[in-house]
Amino acid sequence: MGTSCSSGIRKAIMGGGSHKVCVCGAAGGIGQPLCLLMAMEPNVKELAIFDVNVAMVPADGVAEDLGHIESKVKVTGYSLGVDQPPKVHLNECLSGCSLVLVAAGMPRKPGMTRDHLFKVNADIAKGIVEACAKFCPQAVVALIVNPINSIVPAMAELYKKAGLDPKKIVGVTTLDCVRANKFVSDIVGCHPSNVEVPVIGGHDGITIMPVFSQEPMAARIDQSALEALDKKTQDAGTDVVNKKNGKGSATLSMAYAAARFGRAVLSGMSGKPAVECAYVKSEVTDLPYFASRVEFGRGGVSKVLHYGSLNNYEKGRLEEVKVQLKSEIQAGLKYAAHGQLG
Ligand SMILES: NC(=O)C1=CN([C@@H]2O[C@H](COP(=O)(O)OP(=O)(O)OC[C@H]3O[C@@H](n4cnc5c(N)ncnc54)[C@H](O)[C@@H]3O)[C@@H](O)[C@H]2O)C=CC1
Ligand SMILES: O=C([O-])CC(=O)C(=O)O
Repeated sequence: MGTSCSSGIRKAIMGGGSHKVCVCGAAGGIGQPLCLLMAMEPNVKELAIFDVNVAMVPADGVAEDLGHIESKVKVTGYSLGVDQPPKVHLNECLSGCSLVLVAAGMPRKPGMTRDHLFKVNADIAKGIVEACAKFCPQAVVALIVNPINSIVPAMAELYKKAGLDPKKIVGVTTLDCVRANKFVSDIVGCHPSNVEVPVIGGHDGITIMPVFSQEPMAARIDQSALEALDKKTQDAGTDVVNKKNGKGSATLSMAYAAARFGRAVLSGMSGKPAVECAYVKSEVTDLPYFASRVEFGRGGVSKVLHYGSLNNYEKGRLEEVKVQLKSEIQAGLKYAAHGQLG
């Protein structure tokens, strides 16, 4: 009997690493495909997945399902009590985690801005961040939950107040980069993996700022078409919300993006520094939080890189970004000023 031609590929992509990762909101639209992708990551050894026990699907069921794929990753599900006592404590779920991916929170419906989600999602994020502070303070806590522009400053400042490193709190903006790459590749006709557009600023409307001038493939596109692509990248999330017609926002592309982000963090932690754009505490501009290229190393964020040179159109856009981002950051700082981690 010969060896199946796919067995080598299967071994290469199905776990076997050394890191424990947690996905919060694991039963949700992003959570489920993200759990699948993380269960296939070479640097992952163990995947702890949790959701509240009123989720559409129990997290234990998602874990049981994932436990049948041909992966070395051990998957454990935790359904946490909202209306009943928790079956298992967050302690067991989070202890030993290198990376916590937070996809827990409400998605938008047509007509809503990301800001409309702030109060409800900040409270959800606070509960999770509080548990991370207690049980895995060394982990990178990657916040996917919207609105990132306000929730990341809120949670990072709460971490700082608790004596922890605010740079452990990272806003995931990778989907903006994924979209910009895809849109450029569609026009130019190359594979998207040959395009790497940095997207800086934040993750909402005009604060999403692709820097096309830094990507050689985009130089093949004329300036007016690039300005239209800038707008298309800003509006891409809303386009998905509208097309899903009240049934949620981007889930599959977001799971892909979060897995790409997670891979970079785990690569850095495994000794191979990797760069991704992310929204973090920053000194790159006069704003205290900003998305730019970030290097991930053994302890998480190792360098927050400057956004580099901009053309005249981009210089104008940056000024516009800063005005909106400033007020969204202030909303987050105000939330943190009135609270603390329990
Ligand atoms: N950063 C980005 O680029 C993007 C962010 N998002 C955001 O991601 C979030 C999740 O979106 P979806 O997965 O589509 O929503 P969803 O509603 O399908 O899933 C959210 C999950 O979170 C769970 N949850 C709620 N409270 C929880 C808690 N305290 N602990 C654990 N789990 C909890 C829910 O039970 C649900 O299963 C939304 O806030 C959305 O706006 C979505 C797309 C892109
Ligand atoms: O638009 C939304 O609400 C979800 C999101 O952040 C995105 O798809 O970029």
